Amino acid sequence: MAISDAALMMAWKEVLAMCNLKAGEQLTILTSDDSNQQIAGMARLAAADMGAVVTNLNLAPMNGEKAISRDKSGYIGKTALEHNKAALACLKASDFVIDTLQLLFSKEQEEILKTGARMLLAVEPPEIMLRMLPKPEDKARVLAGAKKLGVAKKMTVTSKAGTDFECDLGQYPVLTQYGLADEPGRWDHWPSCFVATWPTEKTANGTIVIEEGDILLPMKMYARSPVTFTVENGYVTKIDGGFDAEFLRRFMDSFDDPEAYAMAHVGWGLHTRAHWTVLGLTNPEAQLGMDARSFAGNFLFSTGPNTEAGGTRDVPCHLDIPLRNCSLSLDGEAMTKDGKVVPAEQR
Ligand SMILES: O=c1ccc(O)c[nH]1
Repeated sequence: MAISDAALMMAWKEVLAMCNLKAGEQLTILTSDDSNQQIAGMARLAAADMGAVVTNLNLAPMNGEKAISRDKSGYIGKTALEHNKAALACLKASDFVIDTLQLLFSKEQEEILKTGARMLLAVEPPEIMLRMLPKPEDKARVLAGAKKLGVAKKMTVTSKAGTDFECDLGQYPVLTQYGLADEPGRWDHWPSCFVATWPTEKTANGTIVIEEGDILLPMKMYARSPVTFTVENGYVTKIDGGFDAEFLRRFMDSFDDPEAYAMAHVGWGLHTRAHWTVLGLTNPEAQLGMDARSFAGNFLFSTGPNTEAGGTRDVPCHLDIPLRNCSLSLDGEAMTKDGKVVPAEQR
């Protein structure tokens, strides 16, 4: 269902206030030709109404001829900023960047954040953004999970379907996503609510079984048959199964880059207003799939880049695969059990 301009403008004011936007701050709205103009337009009105000094920066789309998926996550990390010093300078001079283009996993994003700029990605449809408007309790849930993840030495994930995966932790920082860029240098994505980190290099090992109904991103498909990932020393070495397995293999192979098979962020979903079913109820091409990445209790694993964690792996192939019915533990303490979040008081 559509969202009115007024509702979206008010939501932007609420979110920017939670991001501590102050009058006089320099706020840049980054767009490309395929940005959602309602999101960008209502952000501009909201920020201006809050007294921010607003700049609209529009960059030409790119990678259209390189990507085989139209999804923004289908080919990541290479942006028009690579050769655009003026635009990069504008973003680095900003206190706050609203990104409707998707700089995620680009080295330029890390450069901009290092200046202390806050950056909020906003590429989901407005109705999904409003249903998952960030709330303080989302942030509290994510930070509680991050506190555990930040000191854990080992993550283990199992499932009745046969997942038996583990990795050491500690080399990379914790990724917290609760939909607000509320601290200097912080990036976030409205909407999202999950916690993750990257396995210490070469320590991810085991088997990950994708069951029928688990979600394959950026394909935006529900798996229709089991797929088994074999992970050895931090890399996916085998992908076995039927059609879905072949589809994943062929997509990854099309990038012709062995780094595409590296394990990337691993963690679990914490959003109580995200739904596993949304991908089947809405136009897959019109969303990034943040319900899938964020629904409470998922085990979200990914492959490919680690630039967001300060690494140098910038391969444009990035899978995000949220699984249901998994049990994720940190140093033996259960965070999820059979796809349900274990409440802190029951740990
Ligand atoms: O918000 C996002 C989206 C994709 C991803 O891989 C991480 N966070």
